[in-house]
Amino acid sequence: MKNLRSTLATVWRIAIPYFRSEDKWAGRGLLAAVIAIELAIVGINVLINQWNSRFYNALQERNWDSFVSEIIYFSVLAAAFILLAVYQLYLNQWLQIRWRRWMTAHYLADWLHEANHYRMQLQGDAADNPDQRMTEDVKLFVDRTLNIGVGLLSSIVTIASFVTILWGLSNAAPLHMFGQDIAIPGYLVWGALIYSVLGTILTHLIGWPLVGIDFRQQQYEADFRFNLVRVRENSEQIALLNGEAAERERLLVRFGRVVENWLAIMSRTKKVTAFTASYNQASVIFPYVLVAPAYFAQKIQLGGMMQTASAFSNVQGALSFFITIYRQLAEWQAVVNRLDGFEAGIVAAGELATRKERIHVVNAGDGAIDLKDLTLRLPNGTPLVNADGFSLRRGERTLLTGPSGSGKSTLFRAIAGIWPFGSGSIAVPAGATLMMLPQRPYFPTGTLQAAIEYPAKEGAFTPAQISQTLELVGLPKLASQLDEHGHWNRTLSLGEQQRLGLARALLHVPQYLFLDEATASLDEPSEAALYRLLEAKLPATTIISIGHRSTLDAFHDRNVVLARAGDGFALQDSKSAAAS
Ligand SMILES: Nc1ncnc2c1ncn2[C@@H]1O[C@H](COP(=O)(O)OP(=O)(O)OP(=O)(O)O)[C@@H](O)[C@H]1O
Repeated sequence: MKNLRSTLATVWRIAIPYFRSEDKWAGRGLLAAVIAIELAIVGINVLINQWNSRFYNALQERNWDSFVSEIIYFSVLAAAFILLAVYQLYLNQWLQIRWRRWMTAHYLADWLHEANHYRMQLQGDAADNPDQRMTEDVKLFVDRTLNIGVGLLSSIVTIASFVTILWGLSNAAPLHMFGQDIAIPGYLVWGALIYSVLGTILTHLIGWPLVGIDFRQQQYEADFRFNLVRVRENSEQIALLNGEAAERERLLVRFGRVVENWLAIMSRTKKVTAFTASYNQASVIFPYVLVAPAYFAQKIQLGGMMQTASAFSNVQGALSFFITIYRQLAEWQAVVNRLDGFEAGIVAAGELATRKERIHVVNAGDGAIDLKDLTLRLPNGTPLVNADGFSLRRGERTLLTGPSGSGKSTLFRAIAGIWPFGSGSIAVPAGATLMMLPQRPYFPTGTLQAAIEYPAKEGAFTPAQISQTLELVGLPKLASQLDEHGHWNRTLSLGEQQRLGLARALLHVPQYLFLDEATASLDEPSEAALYRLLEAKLPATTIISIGHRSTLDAFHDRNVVLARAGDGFALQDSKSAAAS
């Protein structure tokens, strides 16, 4: 119960922002229309219930005129019902897509806000698979919340309306047994209630293992899919290592779990279906059995009996609401928990960037990047790098070296403002443009032109500028493919990708260029040629490189090193490192 209450509180928290957003009037209007139509449908069901009585009495009395007018009356009700049912679904779907569009845009904005997506990864598994959260989960949340919410409301209104009718009918057709009336007020209502509650309890007892099994099925399916994607992503490595047999075996083991769990679902579903089918069939005759004594004792007419049966099935149907949505509820709860985790992950990522104990990147200074009292830590708090009173001076070309894992790339991340773990400050001149080029640059899929121009918008540079730059970096052949769409990270060699990365830097002309082994896949003469190109074309750019080759020395004015000091590494000029 507590669980249900906290789930409902979470649902409210996730759902309500849409109905307070800029799209609130459309959202509220559509929701009101969907609810109003649902209530109108309950109203029509009440009218049809009353019609039952008149229609079957007309049949019993062989009253032709009454029969014809009731047929016309029913046709009008049926037409209204059809119209309402069509528009209820239509408006419901319309609300779903608007709500989903808003939630997706909202999540995308938060997730992509100032490296939140990166910090969420740093925090581990708390909010894994953001792609699933923003696709499947948002879709299911909107769909299930609406359908369960509206269904619940409709059930309550149905129960309230038909219980009143059934109560009246119980008095009109008192229970008649052994030749006398037995005065149990509202016995039909109690009958429906006991019947439904019994059904719900039995369904729960038979069906509850399905909740866990269904949940496991989703996990096994996701695990299988994830491993297929891993194979796709690493297909070259697998092919080179002849790893196909091993992969097939691993994948079949995973799919085996899907099948095994599915068999458990089948066996359990069989039992649930056997019960619910029997229960539903019994529901057809049960109300007749209840009122038959009154009917055969001629206390009521056929119309009264039919109306009672219809009212009974309406009440029982509404009470059995939980039987029909049984499996949806468990899935809904899992979706709600996942979205809740995702939202919490975004909030935690934002807090990492704003908490007091963090690396402060400030706008200050007149040209140099100054590191003050800086300690970089790993996410678990272990100290990694210390740097105090260290300046990366404007116009100076600095080569940063150090052992593997000493924190060179992490220092770059901290200067870029995306590494929150640690303390101290990094002063970056206000308005300075920084560009980081890693060993494996990222190119979005799309045209080659857009891939080079990234993160600027497509068209920010003219094709002539780009072609010229491609020629300079040694990729003249690509100039004819600027309009071609492709997955450039997959089709170009690593060396070509690194040349393309430098082309990006040449086009953007950043004030500070950080090269993190950005030319490591090129042969030494090519690397030298590209560094000379940077010197010639970006004379005003401050370059800081991470690299292991000694040949890089020639292109830098200063060598700094991350040398072991105590638990971590300290940033120092290379000479003092040598001396220590
Ligand atoms: N997200 C992370 N979570 C935990 N530890 C991390 C994370 N990112 C980096 N580290 C750890 O921080 C240390 C420094 O990593 P970094 O990539 O900065 O090293 P590096 O000096 O650039 O190494 P290399 O020369 O091998 O590229 C490594 O021990 C690494 O395992």
